[in-house]
Amino acid sequence: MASTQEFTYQDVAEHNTKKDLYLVIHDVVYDATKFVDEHPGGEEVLLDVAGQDSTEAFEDVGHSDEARETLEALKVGVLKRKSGDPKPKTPLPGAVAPAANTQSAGLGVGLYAIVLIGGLAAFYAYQYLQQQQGAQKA
Ligand code: HEM
Repeated sequence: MASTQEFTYQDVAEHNTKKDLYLVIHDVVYDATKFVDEHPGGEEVLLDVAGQDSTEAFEDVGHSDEARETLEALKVGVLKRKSGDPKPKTPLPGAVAPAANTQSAGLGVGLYAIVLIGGLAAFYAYQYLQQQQGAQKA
C-alpha cells in the first residue's frame, strides 16, 4: 500500500455497479461501494456517476468538509490520464458549435458587405445622375 495505485478511465469504468462502485473526483479515484447505502444524497445519484468522473456533480452539491473527509477515507488511487482520454465534462458537440458560430458570423459580414456595396452603388449612381443633369443645364 506504499505507492499510490493508478487507474485509467477504462479501469474505473469497469466499477460501475452498486456492488462495485468507483468514482473519480478531481482526478482521484474513490471506492464508494460501502458508502452507497450511507450517502445522505441517496444511492441513485452515485449510481448515475458510477465508474465516471463525478467532479462536477460532487462540487455542484457543495458538499461539506465532513463529506470531503469521508471521501478521503474512500480513496483507492489516482486517475492516470492518457492523452486520448476526453474530459467528460467537455462535450464533443462543443467542437461543432464554434464552427457554426463562425459560419453565421461569416454570413453576417457578407450581409453587411452587400448592404454597403449596394449603398455605395446607389450613392454614386445618384451623383452621376446629378452630374448628368447639371451638364445638360449648362
Ligand atoms: C463518494 C463521494 C461522495 C461522498 C463521500 C458524499 C457525501 C455526502 C454527505 C456527507 C452528504 C451530507 C451533506 C454534506 O455533508 O455535505 C451528502 C449530501 C448530498 N450528496 Fe453526496 N457524496 C458523494 C458523492 C456525491 C455525488 C457524486 C453526488 C451527485 C451526483 C452527490 C449528491 C449529493 C446530494 C444531492 C446531497 C444532498 C442531500 C440532501 O441535502 O438531502 N453526492 N453527500
